[in-house]
Amino acid sequence: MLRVRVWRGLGPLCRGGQLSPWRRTQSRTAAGSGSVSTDLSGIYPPIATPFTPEEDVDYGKLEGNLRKYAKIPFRGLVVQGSNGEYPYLTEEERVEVVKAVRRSLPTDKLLMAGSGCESTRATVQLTDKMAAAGADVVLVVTPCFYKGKMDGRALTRHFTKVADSSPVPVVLYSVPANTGLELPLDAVVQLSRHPNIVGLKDSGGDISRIGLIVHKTKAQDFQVLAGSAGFLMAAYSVGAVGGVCALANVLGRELCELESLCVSGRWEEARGLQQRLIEPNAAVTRKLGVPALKQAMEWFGFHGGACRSPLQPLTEAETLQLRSDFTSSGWL
Ligand SMILES: O=C(O)C(=O)C[C@H](O)C(=O)O
Repeated sequence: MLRVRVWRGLGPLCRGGQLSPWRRTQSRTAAGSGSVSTDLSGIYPPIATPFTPEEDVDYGKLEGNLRKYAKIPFRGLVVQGSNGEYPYLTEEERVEVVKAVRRSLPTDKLLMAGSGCESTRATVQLTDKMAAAGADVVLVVTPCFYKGKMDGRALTRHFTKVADSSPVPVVLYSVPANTGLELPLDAVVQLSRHPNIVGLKDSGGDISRIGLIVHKTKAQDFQVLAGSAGFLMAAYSVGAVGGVCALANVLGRELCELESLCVSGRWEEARGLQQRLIEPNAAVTRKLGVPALKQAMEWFGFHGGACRSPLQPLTEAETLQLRSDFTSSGWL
């Protein structure tokens, strides 16, 4: 049965009066179980934010990275994901960076902008601004400062309110390593029924949870993205449609190759490539974090540079560790 849901929220227009993409694009989910209004399938780098030595956003360097990413077959870009250092940017900077990316990004590439804030009210407001700045979709992280109170009820209300008013489709973002909480499975399933919530980026890496979410939401217009490269192949095997992976800032082509191997069912080749990506991925994410991602970007010809304080550059020992995690899998 072809299911086409049309959201009756704030109206069909976005990005300078064009039809919003969730009404324009119709395609099948990876699991083949139904149609989707916004096709999220593919690989996205959550782009890093380059800074000048004075810690201002370096738009020239950002532009340089975008020119290089344009040559890689990404589905789109995530702007203001965890690796964009969004908690350290002002609201004005967050919107300006999205505008800058939109100016360079071809319209067939999806711009997913992080609009999550701590309060529902601020998230609703920033979501509107992100849509006006050219975001096709917003990525909304779980609020976490009062994490003891962020149960399924609070989070379901938060995301519902944001999705009710958002002019563009919403993707849920669960990243327990950074927030200290996971969006509960029951809440994800309930939220998947909202007509303006089109997917989840799950960075937790629990494959049985990802598989269960795909299974329990398959009747909905809802897609799951792996939130890190270390479990990309496993996530594809249980029905995820793509990945938002920090490592794509460095090894973007290779991650797109892994995507293509998984989608075409070449699992043996996929396994070999996936295995070589696990160690460098761990190094630029949970082991050494954003400073390591930015250092690795420099080695691979992109602009990484320093993080905004209080994030510190890697120590010498950490830099050696990072290098070894790339060389041992043959990437350097
Ligand atoms: O920066 C983000 O946003 C990510 O999703 C990165 C993710 O946490 C990863 O581990 O790749």
